[in-house]
Amino acid sequence: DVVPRFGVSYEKEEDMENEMANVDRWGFDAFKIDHLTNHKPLTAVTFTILQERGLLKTFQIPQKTLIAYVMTLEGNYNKDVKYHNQIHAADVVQSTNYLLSAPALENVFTDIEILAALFAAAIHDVRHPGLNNQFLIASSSELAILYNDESVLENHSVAVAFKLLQLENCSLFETLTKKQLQQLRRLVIDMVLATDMSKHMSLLADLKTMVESKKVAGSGVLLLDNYNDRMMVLKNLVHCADLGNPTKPLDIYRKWTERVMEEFFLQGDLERQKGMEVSPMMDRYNASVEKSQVGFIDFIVHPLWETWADLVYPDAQELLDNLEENRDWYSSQIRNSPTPTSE
Ligand SMILES: COc1ccc(-c2ccn(CCC(=O)N3CCOCC3)n2)cc1OC1CCCC1
Ligand SMILES: [Mg+2]
Ligand SMILES: [Zn+2]
Repeated sequence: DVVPRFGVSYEKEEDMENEMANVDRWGFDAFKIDHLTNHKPLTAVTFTILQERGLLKTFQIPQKTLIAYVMTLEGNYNKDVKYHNQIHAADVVQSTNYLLSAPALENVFTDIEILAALFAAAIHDVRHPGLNNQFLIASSSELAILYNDESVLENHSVAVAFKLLQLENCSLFETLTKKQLQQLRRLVIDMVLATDMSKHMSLLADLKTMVESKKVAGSGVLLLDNYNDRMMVLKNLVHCADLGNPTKPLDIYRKWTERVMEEFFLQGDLERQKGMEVSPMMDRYNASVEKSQVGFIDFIVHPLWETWADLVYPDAQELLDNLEENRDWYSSQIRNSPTPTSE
């Protein structure tokens, strides 16, 4: 039985072709695909990218098994959560794929590592409740008790994703050898757990160390000759994709900001209602969206992306330029902030 070209059904054939033609570009618009596929952007993006990379053939994965699994996975993202939903997951898969395609990384990673990174991106926030780890811990939630306050959301997403593999006709990795599945599972767990912001500083420190001692093969590609180095680069790659919004074209970045603030403000409302202390940047009655983004870029996003851009130089220069332009735009939007005049 033939499957639809992008794995999902859609009305506007031409619009879909036009938008999906950008699937290998940094300016790809996951919001448009969400709209065109009636909220199935994760299935469309994941199917198209795995197909394009020939990974279904390499691992003998039937198309209908992939579609059944990712549709089920997508159904386990919460469409009512403003930021951590299926569109974010589709965005991170597409961004991960783009970063894996950097010339500096050509032929560096194996097929199982590439499959693991794309799968990790697809699953990394599944069943996200729109509340962060600190809230779940402070409110002694079931999940925090289950995971002993350690990377609660990230542990939950991995467990849910692997549980879904046991469903009828969703056994995505049935054709992998036992050894391949063991390797993939280890890689996926490590990459998803590394998307927890509490790991950010140590991850960045490791990346900086690698950049200082960067080993490059004759052909100019990165030389990663041991498991720990390969794992560390893959963790940082997916973490960069997860923190990619500020490096995107400004119109797309601004939509993500709107959504993350809506999600944060709803958590702040809940904290206020429950008599908890309202978290920083989550109080809708005294927030400064622009200042928060400038701080986010200066302290987290730019240090990370500057280091990544060094690692894969010059492949991420355009992304770094976007980031610096976007930072200046948000800075210029800060109310009653005179933009310094040149003279
Ligand atoms: C477009 O805006 C953002 C886009 C992404 C992030 C962001 C931070 C950390 N991650 C990685 C996942 C994580 O650990 N999170 C998820 C967000 O909440 C904190 C725990 N993602 C934050 C963003 O803005 C925040 C609101 C004002 C400044 C910061
Ligand atoms: Mg997350
Ligand atoms: Zn995420």
